[in-house]
Amino acid sequence: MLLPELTPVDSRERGIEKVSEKMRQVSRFKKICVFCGSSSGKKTSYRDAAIELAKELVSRDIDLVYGGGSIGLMGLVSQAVYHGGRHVIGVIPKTLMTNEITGETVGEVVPVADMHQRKAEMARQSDAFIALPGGYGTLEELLEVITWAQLGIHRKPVGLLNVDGYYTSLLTFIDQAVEEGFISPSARRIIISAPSSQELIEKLEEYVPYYDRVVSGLKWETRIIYGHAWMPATTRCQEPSMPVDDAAEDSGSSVSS
Ligand SMILES: C/C(=C\CNc1ncnc2c1ncn2[C@@H]1O[C@H](COP(=O)(O)O)[C@@H](O)[C@H]1O)CO
Repeated sequence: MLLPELTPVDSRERGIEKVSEKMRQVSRFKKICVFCGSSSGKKTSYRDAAIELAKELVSRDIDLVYGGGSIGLMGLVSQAVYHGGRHVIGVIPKTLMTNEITGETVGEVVPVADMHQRKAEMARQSDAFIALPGGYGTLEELLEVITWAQLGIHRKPVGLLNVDGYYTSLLTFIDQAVEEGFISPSARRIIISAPSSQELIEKLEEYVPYYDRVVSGLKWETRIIYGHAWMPATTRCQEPSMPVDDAAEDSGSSVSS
């Protein structure tokens, strides 16, 4: 479903006008990456949660990194952050950069070559990750950053916004995987979840990075091999490889990596 872009008037009606100084809160995060559905889901609570998360980011002066486009929850959260006055960075594979597929993108667009580079670039740009409800794409992005945290590739917090219990069955499954010995209890702690965006971001602010003595220190190589030559992973960056761990410095973040 294509969603119309929100005008500033729409934004005011939805209560996402610029946040007054009084409401502002200081955050340790400068940019948060939001993974979410390219659809809006059936319940209005999913759309409400996307707007609520956007308001929470704006009130804490946090910029948004996301998958680009204006469809589904992706469109809602990006337009609400943008019209709330914060910077929005949409990372889009060139093949998806048409209005027919992703709709109009607000803010800055970072084109990348493919889906793999998109994930690496979104991770590199961000200080933390939050997943709203979504489908395969959202789950894949979420599980990838969890796996990278487990491997010590990054130490950024990963949050699951469990709107209306949408992710309860996934969390139950993960707990079962712990019981069955496939996920360690300490790696289980990588996933932070909460039913509201305010509670979730408060938990993310307090997150102590997962640390596994065995694998910690592994670096994420963002370059990929084309033929015999090493090429930078993103089409935007010309500099040599940039591990995800270095993203905190790159984004000016205070998050240790
Ligand atoms: C194929 C469809 C829509 C394509 N449009 C998309 N444009 C941009 N990004 C997309 C698109 N579809 C998926 N994504 C990425 O995956 C995540 C959402 O996927 P989900 O399966 O809807 O959860 C999102 O974060 C994007 O990075 C028609 O569906």
